[in-house]
Formats: sequence, structure tokens, C-alpha cells
Amino acid sequence: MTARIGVVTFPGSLDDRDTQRAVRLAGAEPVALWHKDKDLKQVDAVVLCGGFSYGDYLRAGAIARFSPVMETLIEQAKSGMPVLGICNGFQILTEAHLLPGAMLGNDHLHFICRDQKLRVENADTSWTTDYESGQEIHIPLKNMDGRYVADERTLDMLEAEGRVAFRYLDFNPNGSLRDIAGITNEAGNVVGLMPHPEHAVEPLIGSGRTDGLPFFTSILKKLVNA
Ligand SMILES: NC(=O)CC[C@H](N)C(=O)O
Repeated sequence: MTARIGVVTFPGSLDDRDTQRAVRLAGAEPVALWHKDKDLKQVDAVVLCGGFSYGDYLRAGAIARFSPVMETLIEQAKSGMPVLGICNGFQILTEAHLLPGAMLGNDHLHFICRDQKLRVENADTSWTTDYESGQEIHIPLKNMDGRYVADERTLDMLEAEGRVAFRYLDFNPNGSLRDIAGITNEAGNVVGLMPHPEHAVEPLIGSGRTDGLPFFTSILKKLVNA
């Protein structure tokens, strides 16, 4: 039996198709979920993909967080279902309080689109076991509201508990505190990051790198071995 990974589409989602493709390339079965679905169609894990859900009105992710699909997703994520939030998905996860902190506008006030160097800080989450801890990777970054912020106590707690999953290397592209590019919840099943691993899964496309594929192979291995 193959693992079923849900990919949620909100009005304004951009990267749902690419994310489904990345799931398929890793060997899992992508399952399209619509923001109005209350039933998660018995998926084993969910990816909240990138884009501009509800036009980023109010704050990026602030409206999507109240979509019907999120009610079930929040409940199941709290009981251990793996959830990955990519960019807008990360914004939604912080708005839903499944991950601490918040995303603000980039400090330079411009949209940024570049191949970004990152360091994998935590290779023990449900989505990162196919990386080595300390591994350096390149993943595309493209957003307006990518500045991760949290109060000092939360940042210290994240560092102490090894919950900073990814850090920007060489250059901080948006003013994120402590160069944080991605974090995990305490249990390691919920991970959010601003860069887009689903855009780095095929050598023929974009940067020519496949540094994003391990997200999707990691979760597949976890689900298949569960
Ligand atoms: N690619 C994305 O998901 C970026 C969109 C995002 N809402 C932003 O901050 O601009």
C-alpha cells in the first residue's frame, strides 16, 4: 500500500500542482484536498503549499487558517499526523498556532525570488530524515512576507529544543530573526519553512538541483515504515 499525501488548494494557492508532482516523484500518491473539505479523505500526511491564499488579505495565511479543511487538519496534526507548510503554508501554520511565531513582510519591503542556500539543522523531523544534520542545500525562495519573528523566549526555546529546522546561510534574505528559515513543532510532525522544496525536485527544472526531494522521500519512508 502506498502512502497518501494530501495537498490542500485554497483560493489563491499557486504551487499545489508542483507539490502534487513532487509527492508523486518521491513515490507517494498525491491526494487533492479542497479548502472546503472537512474530511481529509484518509490521507496519511498533508502539505500546505505556497501561494497567496485569499489574496494574502489581512495577513498572509490569516484567512486560510479558518477554512473548513483546517479544522480537521489542526485536530489531526495535534494527534501526530505529519503536516508540511511551504511558504504560504508556513504562514498558515503560524496563524493556526500549530507553529510558534509569525511571518512579517521582508525587511527590505520587496518580493524576493532566488536560489537560497540553507543549512539543515534538524534531520530528525518527519520531513527531514533523508537529510544529514548540518547538510547545506539550495532551495528556491520566493515571497513577500518571509520575515520570521518570535519573542526572545520563544526563540531561545526553539534553539534549546533543536526546533530550528532550517537556517539561511551566507545571506539573510528577509530579516528573519536568528536566520530562521524553517521550524518544527515539539513532536517533529509539523514542519514549516519559507523556501520551496517542491521546486527543486527535478534536475531538468530551475536550478537543476534536486535538493528539495528529500522532504518527500523522508515522509514516504516514515509512512511506509509506520
Ligand atoms: N510563494 C509563496 O507562497 C509566497 C506567497 C506569500 N503569500 C508571500 O509572502 O508573498
